[in-house]
Amino acid sequence: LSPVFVEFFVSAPGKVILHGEHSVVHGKVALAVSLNLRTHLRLQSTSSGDVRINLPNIDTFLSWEITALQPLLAGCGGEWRWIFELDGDLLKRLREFTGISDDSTDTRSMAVLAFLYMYLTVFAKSLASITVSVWSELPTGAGLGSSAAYNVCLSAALLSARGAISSPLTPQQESARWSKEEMELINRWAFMGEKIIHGNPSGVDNAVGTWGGFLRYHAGNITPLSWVPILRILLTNTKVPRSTKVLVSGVKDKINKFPSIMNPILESVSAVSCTCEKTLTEMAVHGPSPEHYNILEELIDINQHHLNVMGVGHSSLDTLCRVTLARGLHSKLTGAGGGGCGITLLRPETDTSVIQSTIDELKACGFDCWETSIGAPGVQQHSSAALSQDILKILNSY
Ligand SMILES: Nc1ncnc2c1ncn2[C@@H]1O[C@H](COP(=O)(O)OP(=O)(O)OP(=O)(O)O)[C@@H](O)[C@H]1O
Ligand SMILES: C[C@@](O)(CCO)CC(=O)[O-]
Ligand SMILES: [Mg+2]
Repeated sequence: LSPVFVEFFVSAPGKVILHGEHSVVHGKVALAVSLNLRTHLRLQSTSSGDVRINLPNIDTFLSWEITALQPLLAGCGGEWRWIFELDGDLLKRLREFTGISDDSTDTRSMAVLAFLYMYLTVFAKSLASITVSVWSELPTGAGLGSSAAYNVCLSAALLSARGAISSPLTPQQESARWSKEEMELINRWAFMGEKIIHGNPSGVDNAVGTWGGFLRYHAGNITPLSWVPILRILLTNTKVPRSTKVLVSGVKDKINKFPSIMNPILESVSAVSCTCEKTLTEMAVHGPSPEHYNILEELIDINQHHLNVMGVGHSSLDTLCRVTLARGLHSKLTGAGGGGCGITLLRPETDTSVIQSTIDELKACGFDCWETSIGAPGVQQHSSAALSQDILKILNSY
């Protein structure tokens, strides 16, 4: 355990995908941006001989004796090392130990499996007695990257507690970030958690959770987009539950079944992402014009149709598109779809009364709806003084 470590707070943002969800899993371009909603984690060293996890969002409070976990590492070799491929044997032993089946997509099971896997691989031969509490402002399983924010927080906190990366916060600071190399490590470790929860993630969500800001993601390459205009976005949570793992695997089945039909769709979505990026750059350089917004709106419509072709639409998302279009606003699903969240682009000239009546009508449909702010910083370490009293109260109550 890192000698300086007793208590540790970290947070990571959720994300919205502007364009490229699903296609990005198949090597196409995606554009994504961090949200001002964050997941917070508190890690404490204890002397109980247990590892404990408190996940109040999903009503999960569990602990294991370290001596009971130790034998799971028996087949993992002697020395501690960086492992960036999922260790299938360890995962199998963990599934047997926890009684979680291969095909489980259950919220609690996935969170527990990702936590235990990361804990065991990060601490390896010197398992530490710790308590981890996680609280998120993000809705769980709604397309806003809650799994990635969870995995990024776990990765950063566990790696720091293990002493594998620094604790960047100095006594004078309220929040601090890690070095580029350390962030790359946090991102890679979080990606393994995503593999456990998602099955076949592209890595875009954990990249945004780690780096924050506006990113272009293409086949593992992350490019921060510094030239983007300020965009106003309305977020709608249809509250229809869905699993990213199931949706991603459904799209893969469709591609395998109809490759000549589906591959051009993926290619077209990639072109939508590239055209959107080009338009955003022009808007930042020359100033936004109504024509730019017309293009952005058309791209949203085209992509939403493509996502429906992929089979990840939902009647609740159709309702979102219809209600907003009646007021001249354009929407698409964001994240894995199948319910969950959608985004609506607001134009600079969109009247406040129009926005309010749209929000009211969407709420009357049973949805949550709010104007969001995007581009928040990526993963950070915090002092307790940096956290709001509400969040501290939740994290400190376990
Ligand atoms: N605050 C949290 N506490 C515990 N587990 C969480 C939390 N947030 C997310 N998870 C885990 O992540 C899973 C949700 O991941 P999933 O990928 O299905 O949705 P998402 O990440 O919200 O959406 P998307 O991947 O489409 O952006 C949950 O089932 C749970 O296992
Ligand atoms: C659906 C998907 O493209 C985005 C989920 O937020 C899956 C992924 O990229 O891992
Ligand atoms: Mg996810």
